[in-house]
Amino acid sequence: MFLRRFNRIVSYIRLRCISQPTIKKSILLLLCVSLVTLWILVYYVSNTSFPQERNVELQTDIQCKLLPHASFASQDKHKLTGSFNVKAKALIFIESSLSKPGQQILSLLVAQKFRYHTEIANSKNLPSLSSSGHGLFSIIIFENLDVYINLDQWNRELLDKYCLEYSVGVLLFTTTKDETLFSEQVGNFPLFMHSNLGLRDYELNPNSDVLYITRPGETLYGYLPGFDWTVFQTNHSTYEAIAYARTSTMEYVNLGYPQLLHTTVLLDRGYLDGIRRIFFGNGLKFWLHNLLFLDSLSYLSHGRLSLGLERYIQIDIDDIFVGATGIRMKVSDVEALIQHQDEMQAQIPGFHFNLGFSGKFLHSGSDQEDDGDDALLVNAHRFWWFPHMWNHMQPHLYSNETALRTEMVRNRQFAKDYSIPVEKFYSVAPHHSGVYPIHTQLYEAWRKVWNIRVTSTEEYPHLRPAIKRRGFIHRNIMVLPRQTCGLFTHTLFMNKYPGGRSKLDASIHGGELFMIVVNNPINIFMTHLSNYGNDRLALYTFKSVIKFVQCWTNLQFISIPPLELANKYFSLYPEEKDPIWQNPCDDKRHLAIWSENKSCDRLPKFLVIGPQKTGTTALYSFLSMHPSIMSNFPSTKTFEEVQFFSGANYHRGIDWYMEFFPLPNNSSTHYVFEKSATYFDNHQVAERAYAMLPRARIVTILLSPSKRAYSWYQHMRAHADPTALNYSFFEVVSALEGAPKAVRDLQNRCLRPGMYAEHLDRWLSYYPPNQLLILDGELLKNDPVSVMNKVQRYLKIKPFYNYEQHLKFDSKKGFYCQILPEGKTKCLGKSKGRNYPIMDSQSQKFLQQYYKQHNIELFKLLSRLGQQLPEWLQDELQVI
Ligand SMILES: Nc1ncnc2c1ncn2[C@@H]1O[C@H](COP(=O)(O)OS(=O)(=O)O)[C@@H](OP(=O)(O)O)[C@H]1O
Repeated sequence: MFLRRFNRIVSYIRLRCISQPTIKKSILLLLCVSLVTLWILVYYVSNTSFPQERNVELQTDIQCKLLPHASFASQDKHKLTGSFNVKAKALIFIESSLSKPGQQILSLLVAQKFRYHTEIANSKNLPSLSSSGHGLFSIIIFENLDVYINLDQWNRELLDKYCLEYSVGVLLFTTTKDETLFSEQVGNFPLFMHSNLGLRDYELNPNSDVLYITRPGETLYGYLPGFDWTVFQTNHSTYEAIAYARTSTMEYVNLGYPQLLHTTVLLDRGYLDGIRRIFFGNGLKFWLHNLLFLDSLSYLSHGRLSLGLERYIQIDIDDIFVGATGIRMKVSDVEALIQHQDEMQAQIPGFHFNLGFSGKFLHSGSDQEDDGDDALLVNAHRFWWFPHMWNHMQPHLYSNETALRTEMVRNRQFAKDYSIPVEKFYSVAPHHSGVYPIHTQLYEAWRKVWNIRVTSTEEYPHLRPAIKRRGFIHRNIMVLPRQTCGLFTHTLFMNKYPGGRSKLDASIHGGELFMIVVNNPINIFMTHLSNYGNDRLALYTFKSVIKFVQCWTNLQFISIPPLELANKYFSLYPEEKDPIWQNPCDDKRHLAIWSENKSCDRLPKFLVIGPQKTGTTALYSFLSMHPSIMSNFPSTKTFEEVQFFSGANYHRGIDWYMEFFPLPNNSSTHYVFEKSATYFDNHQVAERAYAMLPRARIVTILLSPSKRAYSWYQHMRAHADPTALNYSFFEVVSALEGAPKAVRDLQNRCLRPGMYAEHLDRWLSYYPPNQLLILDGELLKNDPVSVMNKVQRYLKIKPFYNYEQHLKFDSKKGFYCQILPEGKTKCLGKSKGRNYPIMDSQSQKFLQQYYKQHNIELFKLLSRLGQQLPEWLQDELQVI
């Protein structure tokens, strides 16, 4: 295109210039040539992708007075004297599952990892508020103040009683219905509100005890978002303003109110009825309200819903030495980095930039950039370092551990050659590959070559939403969630920043990046080498966000080495240690960073979950006879059962689990299944199974719970369990709390699985009812053909297998068995269908009583699901 334009210009010059008298012609020609040269120069400069001139003026414009800390609230004022037994959990009344303000409240709770329960505001009854002397909620939140005010008397009294008894506060948001100005009294409170105002110049009350994270002292000048603000007016001493602003609404300005401060967030100290409340005259769309909301949570819950003020920060600079010529760091960039680090160290004890290197790319830039590489190496001792891969390749692309180790050893040798200090036990995999979904080889190689104990990723459980990221521990490596600061490998210049400087600044000034720091006690930020060359956007970003945090919050930044940081993380969130494996094929990004030789077809399509002693082995063997159905390969330890989701095996990971299933072949008709009878009543299995196999069908078998309990007892006797041998069945099932532990354990294994409704409810809280098949264990014994037909129809398995021709009652065994080609039968082993005396009548009566309520619940559940009631259940209900 450039050439075409150039030719056009030359012909233009020829046409215009050559036909004039000679002198004139020469002058004109000279002029034309100069013009063309200039034009070419301008064209060339503006159209090449050469790096731009650095914007040296990248200074943060955040200013504040930074008043001394002593005058600010301490969390002691949020703590309570006296002991109240209340859970750290919020109860929220939302307008609907789609309401935007409600979603904003919930996402802030999710981001803070606070537990909560939502109720739709128009539900007639309150949920249970307490249980056996325990308060179930430490704060009550209403998305809409009107709902609280208009609660019927009965519910309001119940709620007030709860709040008084457990010293629980109420947080209320106003909502506006139309756009006209209106004023009204708030319920029967000596309080008035004026709604639909525009406001400006926001201030905080420096004397408010509610402020904790939020730092008062500054006025936020300018107009506040929206014209739907509500302000509060009162003369009563129970009320105290937490925040106020001036109005910009003309009607009020004309009334002479512009100089008055109107209360936007108000505390009711409870002097009237003993209940503390905080009223918000707007939702959470204004950034400062996010902080005030968090402080209100902490204040009203007496510090139970509070993350504290410490914020740990680690800034990783990935891709050291990696990067195209023209976008790498030069010597001056390295100097700026060091200077910046020095400044940050003065504010953040222990702070070091954490540099991740791939040695292969040393000196692969321009001469100036190669000097920059050298400057980094000369100053290596000033930074923390961590290894990337030697050649920056994604670990999952290495199919074997040896190849990975070879790469890592090269990088380790590089570190040695250049005296790079690498003893922080931390590493990051390029492009997050291999960390999650797990590439076992990476974990092994990391451990062997580098003794890595900590890594971080943005991918677990998914990239988005970022507020849901969590950590886990696998193979003794602690995986921490990573945050991004909004800079990527391609964000090099401020004037090319997507959305412009205002976008980046908005993220810093109370927006996304600021809230990341507020929401996460531990922040690991990902940046890249290229963010420190060019316009040094990373230096600008961190300097600005740190300053902004200091101006508006009492948060304190701290830096500790990665291993200590990881230990800190899991001491804060011990419940995250256990990973939750998900199907990598359910997330495009996960699939892209999962090893090529893995396949989601190597996972079961249905699970037989038990419970134990209901005929699960018979079902397993009948299913395995079907030409289109295939079970897992046997385990050397637990035989036909893999028992992956229910025990320690889960920590071996998805690769380990997949090894139990055949590689997919051409016959896609194969229905691969897994049977582990321990799954049914284990409280973790439904969640884990659903996370990995959300589309799987779940098959369960139910049998009279009393018979099941007795069968288990006989099973334990047959296995010479001393407790089962020394105690009668009745002694075991009727054992009281003080009985020996072994008896109580056996009692538990006999009785708990039979609480069918409770366990099924848990499964149904994950899987939809149409994915659950409930089979009758008595029918499986007496008429297995009908049961197997039901299973085939339910799973839509083809070809339809005629079990009539393949199963036969074996009178010697007393059960149905498989017919072999030569006509003989193959029955299950001795341990299935044992001979033992019938249950004594005392135990029978005891268990009838014991399971009475559980069976009623099962009846209700099956009726709700539209399922046929098994005969044994009808019998047991009749006895009741
Ligand atoms: N066809 C056939 N053959 C043998 N046994 C059969 C069959 N169908 C159902 N049953 C009943 O299955 C009971 C054992 O249940 P499980 O296989 O689930 O037991 S286990 O949890 O795997 O140990 C077993 O319990 P016990 O009678 O107590 O041994 C049997 O009653």
